[in-house]
Amino acid sequence: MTNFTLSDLGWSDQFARQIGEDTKDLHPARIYEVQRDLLLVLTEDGQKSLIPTESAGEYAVGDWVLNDGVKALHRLEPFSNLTRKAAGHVSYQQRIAANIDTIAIVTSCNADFNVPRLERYLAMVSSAGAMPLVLLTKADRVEDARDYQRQAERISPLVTAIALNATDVEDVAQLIPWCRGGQTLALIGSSGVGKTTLRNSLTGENAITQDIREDDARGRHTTTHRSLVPTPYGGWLIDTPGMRELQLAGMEDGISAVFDDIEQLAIQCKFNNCDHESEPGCAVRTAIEAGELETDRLERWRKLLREDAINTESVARQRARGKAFSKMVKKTMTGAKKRKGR
Ligand SMILES: Nc1nc2c(ncn2[C@@H]2O[C@H](COP(=O)(O)OP(=O)(O)OP(=O)(O)O)[C@@H](O)[C@H]2O)c(=O)[nH]1
Ligand SMILES: [Zn+2]
Repeated sequence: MTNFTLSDLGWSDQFARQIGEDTKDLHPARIYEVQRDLLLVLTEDGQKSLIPTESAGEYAVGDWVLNDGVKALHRLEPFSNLTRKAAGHVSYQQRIAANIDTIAIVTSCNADFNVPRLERYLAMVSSAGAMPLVLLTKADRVEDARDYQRQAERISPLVTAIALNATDVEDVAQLIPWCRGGQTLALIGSSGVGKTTLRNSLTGENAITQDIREDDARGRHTTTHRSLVPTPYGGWLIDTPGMRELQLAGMEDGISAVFDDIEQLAIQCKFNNCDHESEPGCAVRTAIEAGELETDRLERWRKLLREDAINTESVARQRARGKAFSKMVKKTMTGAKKRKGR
C-alpha cells in the first residue's frame, strides 16, 4: 500500500474546506485501522502509525485526521458516519466506520433473508448518510434469486438489490462501479453471509474468514478487526465483523427515509396527531383497506420508532451521567489543587 494521491484515498473539497489557519501546517491521513493506542493511517507518503489524541472510540476506520507526523491532532468531520447503539448495559453510540460512499447490506438467498432486519439495516445506512446497496449472496444455491431481489427492492425506492455468487470473481465484478476511483464501499451483515468471501473475490487477497478472539480484563470478546483495504479498481473496501444485535438509536431520520411511503400517507391524515388506529380520515388505514399497505409493515415502522426513541433516550441519559461525572472529578481536582496551593 504505497504511492496514493490524496484523491486516490478519497480526499475531497469537503475535507479541504475544514482546514483552518491553526491546522494549515498539518498533514491529512486516512485511518485504515484503529488500534487501542495507535491509529494506522494512509498518507501521500505511504503507511504510517499515529498517536491518537482522543480516546480510541472517537476514531473510526475511514476517518480523516490531520497530523504533525507523530500525533493525530485533529479529526475531520466525516461526510458519512456509520454508528450503532453498543450492545450491553452501557448505552452509547458506537462508531463503526466513516466516509463511506456506499454501504452494502449483505444477506443470502436463504433463511438469513429477512425483510424486518433489512429495514433495520436500511434505516442505519440511511442515517449514516451513505447510499444503500443490498447484496444477495448464494444466488447459485437457489432456482430463482429474482424473487429475493424483488422482495428487497419492494422495501424502498432507495434500494438497489444485486443477487450474486460471492465465490465467483466474474459475478462479483458487478460491484466494481461502487469501489473504484477513490470511492469507499463497506460491507455489513450477519455472520456467515459471505462478506469475507466477497472481499476476497473483490480484492484478490485471502483474508482469514474467522474473527480472532482475544482475552482482556473484561473477559472474552470478538476483536473488532475492521480495516480499509484497497481494491484493484482504485476504490476502497471496509469489511465489518458480523453484527449479532442491531439496536437503533438516534436514527429517526433513517427510519423516516425507509418508511417514506407511510410517512407520506400520515401527512394526509385528517388529524396531525393521528395514531392510525380508528380515527376518521386516516389515510394510513385507508391505504391498508385498499391493499396498498401491509399491516405488518405499519407495525414494523411503529416498533422501530419506539425502539429508537427508547434507545436514544438511554444514550442521552448515559451521556449526561458521564458529563456530570467528569464535572465532579474536575471540581474535586481543582479543589485539591487549590488546597495544596494554600
Ligand atoms: N455457494 C456459495 N457459497 C458462499 C457464497 N457466499 C459465501 N459462501 C460460503 O459461505 C461461508 C461463509 O462465508 P464468509 O465469507 O466466511 O461469511 P462472512 O459474512 O464473512 O462471515 P463472518 O466473518 O462470520 O462475518 C463460506 O463457506 C463461503 O464459502 C455464495 O455466494 N455462494
Ligand atoms: Zn392516520
